[in-house]
Amino acid sequence: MDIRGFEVVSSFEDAQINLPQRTTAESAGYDIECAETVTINPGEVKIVPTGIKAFMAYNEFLAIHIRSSIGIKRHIMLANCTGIIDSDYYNNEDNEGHILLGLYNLGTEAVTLEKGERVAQGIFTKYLVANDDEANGIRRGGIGSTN
Ligand SMILES: O=c1ccn([C@H]2C[C@H](O)[C@@H](COP(=O)(O)OP(=O)(O)OP(=O)(O)O)O2)c(=O)[nH]1
Repeated sequence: MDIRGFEVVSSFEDAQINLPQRTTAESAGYDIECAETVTINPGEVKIVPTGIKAFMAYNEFLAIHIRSSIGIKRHIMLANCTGIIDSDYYNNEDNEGHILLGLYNLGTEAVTLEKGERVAQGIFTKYLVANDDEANGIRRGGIGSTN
């Protein structure tokens, strides 16, 4: 059975978060909003909350990319280029699986992204593992939690 979807994290339950949506029948990406208004200065990276978490099958991940319009017109990119949301990040004990965006302003002017503005997109993706793979660690958080 395919299992995948989005939920609001408990700390943003009262924040009127819209769950990610695809806009056309064949859009690959689920558009993801900023959960707070942020201003990012030129050359600055800000960690921006989305208020959401994603669940999926064990052999899948959610690939996060910037929306083209935000990158090309607003000069905002992901500091990590592509965000990888692992399936075991969901409901982790540290932050419940809250998806965070590391947004980098590569332009020359400050950019304000409003709460509810669709800035990124998530694409559910399957991955393969090597024959001799025996990884059995348990994820407790994100963004550097394993080192
Ligand atoms: O843009 C991102 C990238 C990652 N994550 C979360 C989900 C992911 O499952 C977790 C770990 O990400 P990754 O493995 O890419 O980062 P890492 O620096 O290797 O951290 P870790 O040691 O926690 O694996 O952090 C986000 O919320 N946003």
